[in-house]
Amino acid sequence: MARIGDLLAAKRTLSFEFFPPKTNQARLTLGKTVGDLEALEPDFVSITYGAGGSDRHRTGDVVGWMRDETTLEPMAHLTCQGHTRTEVASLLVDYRKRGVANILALGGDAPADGTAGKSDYTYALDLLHDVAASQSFSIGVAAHPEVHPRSESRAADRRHLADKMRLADFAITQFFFEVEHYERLVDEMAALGIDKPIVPGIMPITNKAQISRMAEMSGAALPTWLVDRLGYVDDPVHVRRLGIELASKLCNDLIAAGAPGLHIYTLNRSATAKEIVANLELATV
Ligand SMILES: NC(=O)C1=CN([C@@H]2O[C@H](COP(=O)(O)OP(=O)(O)OC[C@H]3O[C@@H](n4cnc5c(N)ncnc54)[C@H](O)[C@@H]3O)[C@@H](O)[C@H]2O)C=CC1
Ligand SMILES: Nc1nc(=O)c2c([nH]1)NC[C@@H]1CN(c3ccc(C(=O)N[C@@H](CCC(=O)O)C(=O)O)cc3)CN21
Repeated sequence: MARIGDLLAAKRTLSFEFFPPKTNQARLTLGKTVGDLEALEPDFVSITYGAGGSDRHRTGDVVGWMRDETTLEPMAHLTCQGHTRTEVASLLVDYRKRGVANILALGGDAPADGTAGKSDYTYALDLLHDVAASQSFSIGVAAHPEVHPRSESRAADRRHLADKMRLADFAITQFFFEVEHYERLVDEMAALGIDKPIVPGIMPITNKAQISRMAEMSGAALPTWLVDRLGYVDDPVHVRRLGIELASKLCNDLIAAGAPGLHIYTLNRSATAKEIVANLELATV
């Protein structure tokens, strides 16, 4: 059982993110993906919770399965939207019993069907207080290089992140496409006295429609040069090849910029993540 805060203190980490599968077919795909990616010996993996506003209750099952049946160190995402403090307390007890050492404490997307449910929490910080009080987990929070879409200003976004990072051990970022966004975020947090690890999250482009949808949801801009380059490719094979080239370059730029780790969003597929890792110019250890 490893705490991610300790791992980050010891080395540059490599990690992958998955979402809980909804169907039997998707479960088989995730099983194969996890088997493939285990061979790369990532330092940890994370499992989303209610991503995009759906399927909130499968995270624990996937995390428990990983704990019991694989060599991977799982981190469970937990969002505060629609949760009571009692529910969170019992979830945390379950995670502790199952040997889960890491939690990503998030605000969360509104449920897709509009049914929010009773919520004792408004912001990730409120949830973070309860997770920290349990004294059982290494805790991560979300950071938004291009500012969270709900933030009233850039300065307020950074202040809220600083408040979270004073309690948490590390942050993982929303995806972005230019290293300068990451460097600026790290500088702005340093100016607020925060020097805990901020691990960049990398979303490889594999599908044009999907990346536009996700960028809109997350506040990440698709830069003009990227839109232009995507404009020249239509064949899905070529889109994927370009996506791997760009994500590999971004990862190498991030390593050069001193990133404490790389967290790759896999969307439950292994081939793209494997190719990117093979393209890294520096060992991640
Ligand atoms: N479901 C999942 O597994 C994952 C979800 N995400 C998404 O990323 C985002 C994560 O949000 P977080 O940064 O954790 O949420 P947060 O609650 O920290 O912040 C959400 C927004 O509220 C603002 N805010 C925070 N505290 C405030 C306060 N006291 N007063 C006024 N405004 C305040 C922030 O600046 C930000 O704009 C969500 O959209 C989430 O769904 C990201 C990674 C994984
Ligand atoms: N606002 C926001 N919410 C998130 O949940 C989130 C972010 N941003 N940014 C970083 C990652 C990306 N995440 C994602 C992104 C997409 C899917 C997704 O599309 N899931 C679908 C299946 C898609 C597919 O099969 O291609 C699902 O069924 O859950 C899941 C998690 C989770 N994270």
